[in-house]
Amino acid sequence: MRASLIQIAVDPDESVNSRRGRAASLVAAQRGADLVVLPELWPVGAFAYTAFEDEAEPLCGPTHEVMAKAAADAGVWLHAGSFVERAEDGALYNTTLVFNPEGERAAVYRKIHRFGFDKGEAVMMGAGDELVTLALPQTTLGLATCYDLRFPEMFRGLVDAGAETLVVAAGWPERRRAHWTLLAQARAVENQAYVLAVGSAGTHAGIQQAGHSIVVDPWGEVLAEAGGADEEVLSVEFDPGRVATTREQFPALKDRRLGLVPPAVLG
Ligand SMILES: O=C(O)CCC(=O)C(=O)O
Repeated sequence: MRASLIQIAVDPDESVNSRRGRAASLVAAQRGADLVVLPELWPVGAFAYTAFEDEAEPLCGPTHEVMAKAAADAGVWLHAGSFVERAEDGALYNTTLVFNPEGERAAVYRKIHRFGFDKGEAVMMGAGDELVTLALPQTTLGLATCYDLRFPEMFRGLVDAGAETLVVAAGWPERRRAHWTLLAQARAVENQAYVLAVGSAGTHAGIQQAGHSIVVDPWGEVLAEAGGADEEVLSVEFDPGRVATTREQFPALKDRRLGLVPPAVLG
Protein backbone atom coordinates (compact mmCIF):
# COMPACT_ATOMS: atom_id res chain seq x y z
CA MET A 1 0.00 0.00 0.00
CA ARG A 2 1.32 3.46 -0.82
CA ALA A 3 0.46 6.57 1.18
CA SER A 4 1.40 10.18 0.51
CA LEU A 5 1.41 12.63 3.42
CA ILE A 6 1.14 16.22 2.21
CA GLN A 7 2.88 18.50 4.70
CA ILE A 8 1.42 21.67 3.23
CA ALA A 9 2.69 25.13 4.19
CA VAL A 10 0.14 27.36 5.87
CA ASP A 11 1.26 30.90 5.20
CA PRO A 12 -0.88 33.91 6.19
CA ASP A 13 0.14 35.67 2.95
CA GLU A 14 -1.69 33.03 0.89
CA SER A 15 -5.49 33.20 0.71
CA VAL A 16 -7.57 30.23 1.81
CA ASN A 17 -8.89 29.90 -1.75
CA SER A 18 -5.44 29.82 -3.23
CA ARG A 19 -4.31 27.18 -0.69
CA ARG A 20 -7.37 25.05 -1.50
CA GLY A 21 -6.42 25.12 -5.16
CA ARG A 22 -2.81 24.30 -4.38
CA ALA A 23 -3.81 21.44 -2.07
CA ALA A 24 -5.98 20.02 -4.87
CA SER A 25 -3.01 20.15 -7.30
CA LEU A 26 -0.77 18.44 -4.75
CA VAL A 27 -3.39 15.70 -4.31
CA ALA A 28 -3.75 15.33 -8.10
CA ALA A 29 0.00 14.78 -8.37
CA GLN A 30 -0.32 11.72 -6.10
CA ARG A 31 -2.14 9.57 -8.68
CA GLY A 32 -0.93 6.01 -8.12
CA ALA A 33 -0.97 6.30 -4.33
CA ASP A 34 -3.66 4.38 -2.45
CA LEU A 35 -4.12 6.96 0.29
CA VAL A 36 -3.33 10.67 0.49
CA VAL A 37 -3.44 12.58 3.79
CA LEU A 38 -3.54 16.32 4.50
CA PRO A 39 -2.96 18.00 7.90
CA GLU A 40 -5.25 19.65 10.45
CA LEU A 41 -7.06 22.89 9.54
CA TRP A 42 -4.78 23.53 6.57
CA PRO A 43 -7.24 25.89 4.83
CA VAL A 44 -7.11 28.49 7.61
CA GLY A 45 -4.29 27.36 9.96
CA ALA A 46 -4.68 25.45 13.24
CA PHE A 47 -3.75 28.50 15.33
CA ALA A 48 -5.47 31.19 13.23
CA TYR A 49 -8.21 31.53 15.85
CA THR A 50 -9.20 35.05 14.75
CA ALA A 51 -10.09 33.68 11.30
CA PHE A 52 -12.13 30.68 12.48
CA GLU A 53 -15.50 32.47 12.49
CA ASP A 54 -15.04 34.10 9.08
CA GLU A 55 -13.62 31.01 7.36
CA ALA A 56 -16.05 28.47 8.87
CA GLU A 57 -17.86 26.40 6.23
CA PRO A 58 -20.84 24.07 6.24
CA LEU A 59 -20.00 20.36 5.99
CA CYS A 60 -20.59 20.43 2.23
CA GLY A 61 -18.86 23.77 1.65
CA PRO A 62 -15.93 24.75 -0.59
CA THR A 63 -13.36 22.48 1.07
CA HIS A 64 -15.69 19.48 0.69
CA GLU A 65 -16.29 20.35 -2.97
CA VAL A 66 -12.66 20.87 -3.91
CA MET A 67 -11.40 17.81 -2.01
CA ALA A 68 -14.12 15.48 -3.37
CA LYS A 69 -13.08 16.45 -6.89
CA ALA A 70 -9.38 16.11 -6.06
CA ALA A 71 -9.93 12.55 -4.76
CA ALA A 72 -11.84 11.58 -7.91
CA ASP A 73 -9.32 13.27 -10.24
CA ALA A 74 -6.41 11.45 -8.59
CA GLY A 75 -8.36 8.19 -8.06
CA VAL A 76 -7.17 7.91 -4.44
CA TRP A 77 -8.61 7.56 -0.99
CA LEU A 78 -8.23 11.08 0.37
CA HIS A 79 -8.07 11.96 4.04
CA ALA A 80 -8.59 15.67 3.48
CA GLY A 81 -7.14 16.83 6.81
CA SER A 82 -9.60 19.03 8.68
CA PHE A 83 -11.39 22.35 8.25
CA VAL A 84 -13.49 24.67 10.43
CA GLU A 85 -17.03 23.35 10.11
CA ARG A 86 -20.06 25.44 11.02
CA ALA A 87 -22.79 23.00 12.00
CA GLU A 88 -26.47 23.67 11.35
CA ASP A 89 -26.92 24.91 14.94
CA GLY A 90 -24.11 27.45 14.42
CA ALA A 91 -21.46 25.63 16.50
CA LEU A 92 -17.93 25.28 15.10
CA TYR A 93 -16.10 21.94 14.86
CA ASN A 94 -12.64 20.83 13.77
CA THR A 95 -13.88 18.36 11.17
CA THR A 96 -12.11 15.76 9.05
CA LEU A 97 -13.47 14.46 5.76
CA VAL A 98 -12.39 11.29 3.98
CA PHE A 99 -13.31 10.64 0.34
CA ASN A 100 -13.17 7.44 -1.69
CA PRO A 101 -11.47 7.26 -5.12
CA GLU A 102 -14.80 8.11 -6.78
CA GLY A 103 -14.95 11.36 -4.82
CA GLU A 104 -17.78 10.25 -2.53
CA ARG A 105 -17.61 11.16 1.16
CA ALA A 106 -16.72 8.03 3.13
CA ALA A 107 -16.19 9.39 6.67
CA VAL A 108 -16.60 12.47 8.86
CA TYR A 109 -14.68 12.85 12.13
CA ARG A 110 -15.06 15.77 14.53
CA LYS A 111 -11.96 16.26 16.72
CA ILE A 112 -12.65 14.88 20.18
CA HIS A 113 -9.93 16.59 22.27
CA ARG A 114 -9.87 20.35 21.68
CA PHE A 115 -6.59 22.14 22.25
CA GLY A 116 -6.02 25.37 24.20
CA PHE A 117 -7.15 24.63 27.80
CA ASP A 118 -9.12 27.82 28.56
CA LYS A 119 -8.70 29.57 25.20
CA GLY A 120 -8.52 29.12 21.41
CA GLU A 121 -10.01 26.01 19.93
CA ALA A 122 -11.00 24.65 23.36
CA VAL A 123 -13.48 27.47 23.89
CA MET A 124 -14.35 28.29 20.28
CA MET A 125 -15.23 24.84 19.01
CA GLY A 126 -17.52 22.03 19.97
CA ALA A 127 -16.05 18.61 20.78
CA GLY A 128 -16.77 15.53 18.74
CA ASP A 129 -17.78 12.48 20.73
CA GLU A 130 -17.63 9.67 18.19
CA LEU A 131 -14.65 7.47 17.40
CA VAL A 132 -14.38 6.96 13.64
CA THR A 133 -12.84 4.03 11.79
CA LEU A 134 -13.01 3.42 8.07
CA ALA A 135 -12.36 0.16 6.23
CA LEU A 136 -10.30 0.62 3.08
CA PRO A 137 -9.64 -2.41 0.84
CA GLN A 138 -6.12 -2.77 2.31
CA THR A 139 -6.47 -1.67 5.96
CA THR A 140 -8.87 -0.15 8.46
CA LEU A 141 -8.11 3.46 9.34
CA GLY A 142 -8.63 5.01 12.78
CA LEU A 143 -9.00 8.80 12.64
CA ALA A 144 -7.46 11.29 15.07
CA THR A 145 -6.56 14.97 15.04
CA CYS A 146 -3.48 16.62 16.59
CA TYR A 147 -4.03 16.98 20.38
CA ASP A 148 -5.88 13.62 20.30
CA LEU A 149 -2.39 12.09 19.99
CA ARG A 150 -1.88 12.72 23.73
CA PHE A 151 -4.83 10.50 24.73
CA PRO A 152 -3.90 6.81 24.51
CA GLU A 153 -7.36 5.63 25.59
CA MET A 154 -8.82 7.12 22.44
CA PHE A 155 -6.40 5.11 20.28
CA ARG A 156 -7.23 1.93 22.23
CA GLY A 157 -10.86 2.64 21.46
CA LEU A 158 -10.01 2.90 17.77
CA VAL A 159 -8.04 -0.36 17.90
CA ASP A 160 -10.91 -2.09 19.71
CA ALA A 161 -13.11 -0.92 16.84
CA GLY A 162 -10.77 -2.59 14.32
CA ALA A 163 -8.26 0.14 13.41
CA GLU A 164 -4.92 -1.06 12.02
CA THR A 165 -3.62 2.22 10.59
CA LEU A 166 -3.95 5.24 12.86
CA VAL A 167 -4.05 8.50 10.91
CA VAL A 168 -3.23 11.70 12.80
CA ALA A 169 -3.77 15.01 10.99
CA ALA A 170 -2.03 17.78 12.91
CA GLY A 171 -0.90 21.38 13.10
CA TRP A 172 1.67 20.56 15.79
CA PRO A 173 3.95 23.38 16.98
CA GLU A 174 7.74 23.20 16.68
CA ARG A 175 8.01 24.03 20.41
CA ARG A 176 6.80 20.52 21.28
CA ARG A 177 8.25 18.57 18.34
CA ALA A 178 9.93 16.03 20.62
CA HIS A 179 6.49 15.09 22.02
CA TRP A 180 5.12 14.64 18.49
CA THR A 181 7.72 12.09 17.47
CA LEU A 182 7.68 10.29 20.81
CA LEU A 183 3.89 10.06 20.98
CA ALA A 184 3.57 8.90 17.35
CA GLN A 185 5.98 6.05 18.09
CA ALA A 186 4.29 5.27 21.42
CA ARG A 187 0.84 5.02 19.82
CA ALA A 188 2.28 2.65 17.17
CA VAL A 189 4.10 0.42 19.68
CA GLU A 190 1.33 0.16 22.27
CA ASN A 191 -1.35 -0.51 19.65
CA GLN A 192 0.81 -2.58 17.27
CA ALA A 193 -0.53 -0.45 14.45
CA TYR A 194 0.81 1.81 11.74
CA VAL A 195 0.77 5.51 12.59
CA LEU A 196 0.59 7.99 9.72
CA ALA A 197 1.02 11.42 11.30
CA VAL A 198 1.01 14.48 9.06
CA GLY A 199 1.73 18.00 10.27
CA SER A 200 1.74 21.31 8.46
CA ALA A 201 4.68 23.51 7.49
CA GLY A 202 5.46 27.22 7.81
CA THR A 203 4.53 29.75 10.48
CA HIS A 204 1.09 31.24 11.05
CA ALA A 205 -0.35 33.26 13.93
CA GLY A 206 3.21 33.44 15.27
CA ILE A 207 3.41 29.66 15.75
CA GLN A 208 6.13 27.84 13.86
CA GLN A 209 4.87 24.44 12.78
CA ALA A 210 6.87 21.32 13.55
CA GLY A 211 6.49 19.64 10.16
CA HIS A 212 8.38 16.35 10.56
CA SER A 213 5.45 14.27 9.38
CA ILE A 214 6.17 10.68 10.27
CA VAL A 215 5.16 7.12 9.44
CA VAL A 216 5.76 4.49 12.11
CA ASP A 217 5.29 0.73 11.70
CA PRO A 218 3.61 -1.63 14.22
CA TRP A 219 7.00 -2.41 15.79
CA GLY A 220 7.67 1.29 16.44
CA GLU A 221 10.24 1.69 13.68
CA VAL A 222 10.16 4.96 11.75
CA LEU A 223 9.52 4.05 8.08
CA ALA A 224 9.70 7.62 6.82
CA GLU A 225 9.99 11.10 8.24
CA ALA A 226 9.82 14.52 6.58
CA GLY A 227 13.18 16.24 6.53
CA GLY A 228 12.03 19.37 8.34
CA ALA A 229 9.29 21.96 8.61
CA ASP A 230 9.10 22.99 4.95
CA GLU A 231 6.39 21.97 2.54
CA GLU A 232 7.03 18.39 1.49
CA VAL A 233 5.21 15.30 0.27
CA LEU A 234 6.26 12.21 2.20
CA SER A 235 5.53 9.03 0.24
CA VAL A 236 5.82 5.62 1.79
CA GLU A 237 5.10 2.00 0.85
CA PHE A 238 3.95 -0.22 3.68
CA ASP A 239 2.55 -3.69 4.18
CA PRO A 240 -0.77 -3.56 6.10
CA GLY A 241 -0.45 -7.31 6.76
CA ARG A 242 2.31 -6.57 9.28
CA VAL A 243 -0.28 -5.43 11.82
CA ALA A 244 -1.74 -8.93 12.05
CA THR A 245 1.65 -10.65 12.06
CA THR A 246 3.04 -8.32 14.76
CA ARG A 247 -0.06 -8.89 16.91
CA GLU A 248 0.26 -12.66 16.43
CA GLN A 249 4.00 -12.89 17.08
CA PHE A 250 4.02 -10.55 20.10
CA PRO A 251 0.44 -10.81 21.41
CA ALA A 252 0.67 -8.16 24.14
CA LEU A 253 -2.77 -6.75 23.33
CA LYS A 254 -4.25 -10.06 24.49
CA ASP A 255 -2.73 -9.52 27.95
CA ARG A 256 -4.77 -6.40 28.68
CA ARG A 257 -6.44 -6.43 32.10
CA LEU A 258 -9.69 -4.59 31.73
CA GLY A 259 -11.97 -3.71 34.63
CA LEU A 260 -9.29 -3.55 37.34
CA VAL A 261 -10.54 -2.77 40.82
CA PRO A 262 -9.84 0.88 41.82
CA PRO A 263 -7.54 1.40 44.84
CA ALA A 264 -9.22 1.39 48.22
CA VAL A 265 -9.53 4.85 49.81
CA LEU A 266 -7.77 4.68 53.18
CA GLY A 267 -8.36 6.72 56.30
O1 LIG B 1 -0.63 18.85 22.08
C1 LIG B 1 0.11 19.66 21.53
O2 LIG B 1 1.22 19.93 21.95
C2 LIG B 1 -0.32 20.34 20.26
C3 LIG B 1 -1.80 20.22 20.01
C4 LIG B 1 -2.27 21.17 18.98
O3 LIG B 1 -1.55 22.03 18.53
C5 LIG B 1 -3.64 21.04 18.45
O4 LIG B 1 -4.36 20.10 18.80
O5 LIG B 1 -4.02 21.90 17.63
